[in-house]
Amino acid sequence: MTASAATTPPPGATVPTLAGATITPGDLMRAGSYDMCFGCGTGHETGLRVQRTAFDEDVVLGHFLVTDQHQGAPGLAHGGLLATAMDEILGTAAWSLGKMAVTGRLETDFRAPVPVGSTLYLKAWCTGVEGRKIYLSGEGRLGDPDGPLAVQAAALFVEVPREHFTKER
Ligand SMILES: CCCCCCCC/C=C\CCCCCCCC(=O)SCCNC(=O)CCNC(=O)[C@H](O)C(C)(C)COP(=O)(O)OP(=O)(O)OC[C@H]1O[C@@H](n2cnc3c(N)ncnc32)[C@H](O)[C@@H]1OP(=O)(O)O
Repeated sequence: MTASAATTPPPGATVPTLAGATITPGDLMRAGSYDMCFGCGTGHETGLRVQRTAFDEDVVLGHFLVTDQHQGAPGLAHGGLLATAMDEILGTAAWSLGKMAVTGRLETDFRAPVPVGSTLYLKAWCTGVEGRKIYLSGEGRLGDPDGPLAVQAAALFVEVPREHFTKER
């Protein structure tokens, strides 16, 4: 994918490994299970219900079923929802490093249409960390983890304090 300078780690950025994570997959699953999250919540009627399935070798994996609630053009997933799915899996990769972070910038390339009824297999990984800035890449593949490439994404997440999630309420 062609990522902009804003989502490309600068020289000298470190690439942390999940081995150094301060949060376990179990912790993350619990923390990341907010019922009403549009991306992953199981209580959300029309959400994507992305399932995070594995944290392997510095990559996080997930998938979701594209339903008729997710259409843009008839029979095809809306691009904005595909970007949301990428946001979800990229965010999971950032949090899996033990960093509480939010999306600062999200870039997507849509490579192939995603039909209703298909399962999109998601993958994301960290490409570098510099200070509070976490650089991530990801992809979505059709029907199988090794299936045809449908979506690519690059993102900048920014580490935030816990108060970020509470101060507006
Ligand atoms: C107790 C917690 C319970 C929570 C439970 C949840 C569990 C979940 C677990 C696990 C799964 C997670 C899955 C999540 C997936 C979804 C994620 C989302 O969709 S998040 C929502 C959308 N994003 C926002 O709403 C951010 C809104 N923006 C902001 O709040 C601020 O702008 C923020 C924090 C991003 C930055 O603001 P500043 O004031 O803190 O810091 P500044 O200085 O502006 O930025 C820091 C550095 O980043 C660069 N930067 C920031 N935004 C940039 C951008 N858009 N482009 C380029 N650079 C940017 C800046 O240039 C700066 O760089 P230099 O340090 O100067 O080198």
